[in-house]
Amino acid sequence: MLTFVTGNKNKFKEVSKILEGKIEIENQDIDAPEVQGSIEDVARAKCEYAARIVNGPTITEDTALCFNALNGLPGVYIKWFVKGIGLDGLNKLLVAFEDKSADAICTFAYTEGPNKPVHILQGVCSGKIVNPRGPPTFGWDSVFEPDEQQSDQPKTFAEMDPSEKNQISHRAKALKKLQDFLLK
Ligand SMILES: O=P(O)(O)OP(=O)(O)OP(=O)(O)OC[C@H]1O[C@@H](n2cnc3c(O)ncnc32)[C@H](O)[C@@H]1O
Ligand SMILES: [Mg+2]
Repeated sequence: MLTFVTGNKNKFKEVSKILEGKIEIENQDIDAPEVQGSIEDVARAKCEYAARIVNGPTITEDTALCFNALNGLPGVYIKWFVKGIGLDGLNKLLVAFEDKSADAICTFAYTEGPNKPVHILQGVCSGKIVNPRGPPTFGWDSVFEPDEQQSDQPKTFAEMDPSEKNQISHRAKALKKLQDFLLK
């Protein structure tokens, strides 16, 4: 069994839905410490920590939201920005800039167990930061409008059906790579 260590129920729900049982996973809610550093540094340290507790095959996931006008910030620190200044605050951060574009980056880290190599698989969804639209169910979904759209009327992630988001999201793209890696 593969253990997905995350404290975020929305993440686990999306991952389970996208995998459609092709890879069986169980959730363990461990609040793994997140170090400072590059996306890869954060992902690797979190997975190594989680694997020591799970003591078996483990995946962890990190989501970064990188504003191009701010050279990639808030990046992996997006959780603390949302906590501190809210979704409205994310918009205000960009007021001084014409460029509202952002990349949502999902990084999975996989290891067979403690002291085994950690593999990093990443997916990116480009879009822009907009005023909140749609239900505030999951993180910053209501302020992120992906570039890839299924109709002329652009939607934020929050306005999309789960299946629509799961076709184009950063998480779906990263999971595709993780699946290819694990199934080969
Ligand atoms: O236990 P972990 O897996 O770390 O769960 P977390 O909620 O702490 O997640 P992160 O450390 O990766 O921080 C990412 C932040 O971005 C939010 N987030 C992650 N994926 C998202 C998505 O697809 N849409 C909107 N918000 C998302 C999430 O709620 C966090 O506030
Ligand atoms: Mg976290």
